[in-house]
Amino acid sequence: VNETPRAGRSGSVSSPPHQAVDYAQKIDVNPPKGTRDFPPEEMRLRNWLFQNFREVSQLFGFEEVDYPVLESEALFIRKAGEEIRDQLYCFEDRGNRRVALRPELTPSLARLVIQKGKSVPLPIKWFAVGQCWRYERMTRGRRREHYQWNMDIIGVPDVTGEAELISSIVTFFKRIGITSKDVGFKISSRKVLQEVLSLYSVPETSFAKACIIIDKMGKIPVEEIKKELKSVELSNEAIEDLLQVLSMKSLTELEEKLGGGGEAVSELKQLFSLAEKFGYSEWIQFDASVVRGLAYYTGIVFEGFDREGKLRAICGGGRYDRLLSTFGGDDLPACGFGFGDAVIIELLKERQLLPELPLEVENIVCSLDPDLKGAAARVASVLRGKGQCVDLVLENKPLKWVFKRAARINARRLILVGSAEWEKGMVVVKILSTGEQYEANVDEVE
Ligand SMILES: OCc1cccc(Br)n1
Repeated sequence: VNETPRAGRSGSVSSPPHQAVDYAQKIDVNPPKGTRDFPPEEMRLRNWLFQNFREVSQLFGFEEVDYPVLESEALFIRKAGEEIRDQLYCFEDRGNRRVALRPELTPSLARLVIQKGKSVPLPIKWFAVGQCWRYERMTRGRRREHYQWNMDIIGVPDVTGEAELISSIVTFFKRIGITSKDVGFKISSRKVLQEVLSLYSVPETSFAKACIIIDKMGKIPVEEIKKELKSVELSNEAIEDLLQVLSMKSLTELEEKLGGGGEAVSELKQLFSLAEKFGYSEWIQFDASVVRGLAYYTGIVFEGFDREGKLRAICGGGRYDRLLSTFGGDDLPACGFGFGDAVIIELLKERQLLPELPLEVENIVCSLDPDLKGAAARVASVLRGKGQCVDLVLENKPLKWVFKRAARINARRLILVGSAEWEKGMVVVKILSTGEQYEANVDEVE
């Protein structure tokens, strides 16, 4: 850093910037722990991924929205013991406001829906691609930020909402070469849990906490699960019954347990029937152990998983019909999902499906004479005016250097501006793949 950093505007940071740095001291050029840079090659892959997110969302008629990365901490303070709460990236700003870097997008969506009120007709179909944060001790070396694709439907009470959302994710997978042999969706409903617990006198406040505990199945010993369930006032009998139901993998088995009259079984049956109509039955399976780790889900929940079982969940979502009232709004039926940018890339690497995304610049324009720099700039502007991508050589460079750069940027054509040709208003066009070259009038280079 050659100059002492200018003091930041007062009030713009949570703590005054450090005083002038000794410019001889080298700063750490790595990004903050748990965060990533996106140099060009990584950025091309990220743009490719996000472009697919956006194109699928628009294919389904969803509108893009976004929210501040920084939100009031209150948006994320829930008392169900979620990991997302323990890892909240929160602080007090210089106005003594408790704020947080958003760990997810759904609470912001709920806030905006309440803010918009009746001015937004239902059903709302919004999508977003946004960076989300968590503050996790780096002991586990995990990242502190990722980008999440979200799609949400507000105002549709029945499972056609969830069926539509799963269809959009299947569409996304197919677009990038992932098949139902690579990935599946485990589907269940929190109403399964609710109907089991309703057989026992479990306090309403225990429901969300029990879901968060059960979401740890497979991550902590089952004895620990039982201990934590006891701590939220579930009896041993309720726990045993619950664990037995959670091991179920067939709707028939579940129906035998719960009976066919409850909402859990009927909604799941309806969803599986809709999946048949959408044409993605081979992608989904019932799995009662799926509860997801967010407290606000109230019905159908689902998660995308890799069938080889090597990776963490690829995506997840479900119904959350009572989130708005937790922020003081009027409840509206709602469902949505989150899809992170990390696991999917790991899966594509595993399956050798990463796309080739080389830098491709159509033209490289170079003057052969230092006095023709202006002429070269004009040629570049004419081509750019026609929508042609141009890398203009800005310095006086030998042709050897120009050819090397042309190869590096995969240029298709080299446009040379030489004095003899320029006097006639012409330039030399060289097709780099074949070596063919010809003279052309500047205005006619297509
Ligand atoms: O999936 C939970 C999550 C939230 C924010 C940031 C990261 Br990395 N991961």
